[in-house]
Amino acid sequence: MDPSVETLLTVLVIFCSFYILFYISKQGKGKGKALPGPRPLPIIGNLHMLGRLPHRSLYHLAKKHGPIMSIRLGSVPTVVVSSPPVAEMFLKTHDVVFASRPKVQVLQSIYNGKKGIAFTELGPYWRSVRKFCNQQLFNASKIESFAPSRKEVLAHFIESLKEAAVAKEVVNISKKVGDLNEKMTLKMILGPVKKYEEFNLKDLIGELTYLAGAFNLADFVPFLGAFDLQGLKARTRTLGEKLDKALEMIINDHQQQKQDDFVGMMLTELNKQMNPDGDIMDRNSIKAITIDMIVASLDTSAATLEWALSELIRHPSVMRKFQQELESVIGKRMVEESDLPKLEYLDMVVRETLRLHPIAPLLVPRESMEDIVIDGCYIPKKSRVLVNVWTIGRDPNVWSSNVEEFFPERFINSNIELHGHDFELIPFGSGRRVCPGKKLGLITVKLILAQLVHCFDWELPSGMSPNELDMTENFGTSVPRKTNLCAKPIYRM
Ligand code: HEM
Repeated sequence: MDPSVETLLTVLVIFCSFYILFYISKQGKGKGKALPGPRPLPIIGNLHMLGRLPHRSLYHLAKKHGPIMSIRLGSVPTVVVSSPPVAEMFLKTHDVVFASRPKVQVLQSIYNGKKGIAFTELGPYWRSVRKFCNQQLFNASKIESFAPSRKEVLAHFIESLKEAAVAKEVVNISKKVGDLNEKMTLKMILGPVKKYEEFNLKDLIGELTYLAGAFNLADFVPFLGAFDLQGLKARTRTLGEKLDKALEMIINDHQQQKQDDFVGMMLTELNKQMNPDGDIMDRNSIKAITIDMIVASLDTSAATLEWALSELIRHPSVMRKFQQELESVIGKRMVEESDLPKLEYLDMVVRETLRLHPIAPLLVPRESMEDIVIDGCYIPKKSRVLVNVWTIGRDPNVWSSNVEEFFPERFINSNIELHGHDFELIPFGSGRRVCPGKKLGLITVKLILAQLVHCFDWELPSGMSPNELDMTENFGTSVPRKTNLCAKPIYRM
């Protein structure tokens, strides 16, 4: 949470101090026992307890109050889930009750927050869009059809790193990997993006990612919405207009010349009825879904890659073992996507990275659709649900005492996989809202990581030793490194 938000919170606490000191909800009295949790303050509830890295603060609170805990974020009753069995109860047993999303105030000025997929409430529209995305955009053959384009972009990237290696340059890996992932992903979603440079799409997306992840007090203290104290609503409105212009041009281009990227696929459905409830795939749907895809795909894969490479640099013996696997399975050539299933150690490295560094440590917030009693405890309708996968990845009952250690070997003979059915490891979520881009994200992460490690050794700048590498996190729509990862590539092929 940034300092201005903390100041606002402090002012609010003082301003509201004449309210009753301790506010205890009467809601649901008699329907079940209350969930354990820290006592909320009037108006702000437990917001002041979240700190700058809410997943870590909630981890400590769960240690005290247990794996199913109630907090109040402003006026929003919130349940925090922190163990695999409880996650299974919410995301599998009662998934249908918890598969909606809460309204995010700033996103209301982008197609009313209703036309996309990631933040859209559960209902016939979301179901139809999701079905279309699963069947048409994320099917295996569609993803594979973009393999040659990924290969081409990656080859250029490796060439540029080779030049940096010859010049003995320190490379900003975070930035380079971010740009590479962006090129790969945008080509698949929008087609050739060079044409749209006049709109500075990169900056627009950066601004959107910032706004979507910003901590907006009005989401939790609704009467503040009208004042827009943080200016986020106004910023999103301006951004929405710019994005709309860019997307209009992208759609027009696609209408003039047929393309088989995501936008092109969606246009084949333009103005068609999607379901018996009369929902139509109109231009705004296509624009909103496109925006969601871009936001959901860019930071996620890039942040996972920078964490993976950071851990490998910090653990030279793991790096060496991974390089040995690449030498024996691949030899001297480039890694191809078809090689990925043969790289077992790579798979363990990625699972271990996502266990320790889930880039959406609280998943994307869910909202309950009805009152429900779970484990004898009453959870009112419209409660927010945060699944703390960061805490679940550190559960000593599952991962033994070395939970904080980066140790890919823990997955040898383990049947804990990333598909969303093993609740010990759910960095892509689970149930109806599970990440539809999981397969694509994993291919991107594995392919780039394998290539970076196969072609280069990595040396930290200024004689820094591996254990001195800063691993501080930054909290937003995703949780990347706070500082850029910089290192010197040394070509080894
Ligand atoms: C390493 C890469 C990625 C990670 C770790 C990741 C993680 C997640 C998580 C945790 C969620 C929320 C799941 C839940 O609520 O249960 C999610 C949702 C989503 N992801 Fe991903 N994601 C990744 C890559 C991608 C990519 C590449 C795309 C698309 C091109 C994508 C598209 C989406 C969409 C559209 C949603 C919203 C789904 C819905 O609400 O129905 N993701 N992702």
